[in-house]
Amino acid sequence: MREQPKPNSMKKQNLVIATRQSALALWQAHMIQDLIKSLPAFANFTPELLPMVSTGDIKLDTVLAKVGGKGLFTYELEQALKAQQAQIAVHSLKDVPMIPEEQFFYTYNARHYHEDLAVFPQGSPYQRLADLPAGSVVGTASVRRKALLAHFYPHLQTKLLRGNVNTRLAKLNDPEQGYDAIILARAGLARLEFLEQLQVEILSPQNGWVSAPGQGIVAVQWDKNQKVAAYSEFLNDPVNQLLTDIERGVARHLGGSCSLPLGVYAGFVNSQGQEVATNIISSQRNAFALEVQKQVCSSADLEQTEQLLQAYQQQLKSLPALQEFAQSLDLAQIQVQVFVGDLQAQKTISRSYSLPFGKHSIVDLQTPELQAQVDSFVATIVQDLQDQGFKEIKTLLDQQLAEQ
Ligand SMILES: NCc1[nH]cc(CCC(=O)O)c1CC(=O)O
Repeated sequence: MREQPKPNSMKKQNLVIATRQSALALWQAHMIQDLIKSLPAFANFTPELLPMVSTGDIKLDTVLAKVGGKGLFTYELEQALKAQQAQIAVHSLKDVPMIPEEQFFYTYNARHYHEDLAVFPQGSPYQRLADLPAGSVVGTASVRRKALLAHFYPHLQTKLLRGNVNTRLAKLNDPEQGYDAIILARAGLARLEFLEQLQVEILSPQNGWVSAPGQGIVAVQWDKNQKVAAYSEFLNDPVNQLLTDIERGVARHLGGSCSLPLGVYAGFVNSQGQEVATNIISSQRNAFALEVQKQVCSSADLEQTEQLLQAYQQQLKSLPALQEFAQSLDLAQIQVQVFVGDLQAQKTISRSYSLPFGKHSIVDLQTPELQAQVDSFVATIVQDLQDQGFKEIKTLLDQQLAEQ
């Protein structure tokens, strides 16, 4: 028998990770770097960071909808991939355009928090948006958050607030800036460990405040033209891939970018109608995947990616422990919340949809059958939103944006 080369006897290749330079972006890139270091399939790679500046970090004076939304935070990182200066790029999925260029695709990571938060300045007597006095000023740059504020809190005004998370918090606590509250993503504040020190109100999809498609998920962007793309599946979380396909699918069909005030959130609900925490399902599923990856990689030639991947996927599907775990889960349906509104709350669509989901499907989420089911579910949602007046909202919104 041919002697298998040992991982540590091979020459290691650099795996360059393109990232933005904000504290949040760097935290996320380090998370992916640590993950890669811990995965047996990447034993031949040395991950290192390439911090970069994006257009979105420079143009800080306009609403996101007006600066374009087409890859504002991703363009420069994609250029580095194309030039092969980097092998992967790490993004907040929320910032990733709905229609990627043909040569790119994404893998997804755990989603701990999907919600938005209202954050109040230090020492503020208020802890809920509803309690703020009429005319109070709330900072945001997102048209989705503006439309939600107009819909649920018509007594409040909004004022443009741009910059990365750290900058926005500094502006909130500077009385000269005049903000009574700002809206931020829970995920970003949790990652930067700011949550403990802040006075916040959680705004959740279950209460109608629907988060952005993909919010809270860290995505890795891969370039089909680079060899390392063959390893992408080892880094993927199929649970979040499934839910994300629904959220981003709806947004894509509605022509969504950040210029549309659209919220879409998909999650699992059990037979009692309660939400099942996705991060618990995916972390457990990923723990099984890691065990399989260890076994497969210790007995194989790491350069034989194709075979490695096949063995990995097959063993994972037939793993008794994963089957058992899947059967213990009560995932009765996938529930999707959608919000579309305009900036003056003249017209709003707020709907909930559900897709029946089998107990065992968690074992293999990548079947063509499930994919087809998801596609037709997305088509049904989009059709319903159009029947409910989506087109009129879009026209209204375009007028409002033009007047601004
Ligand atoms: N556009 C900025 C951005 N992109 C992703 C996040 C938060 C992290 C996430 O959603 O994963 C933020 C900050 C915010 O909206 O408060």
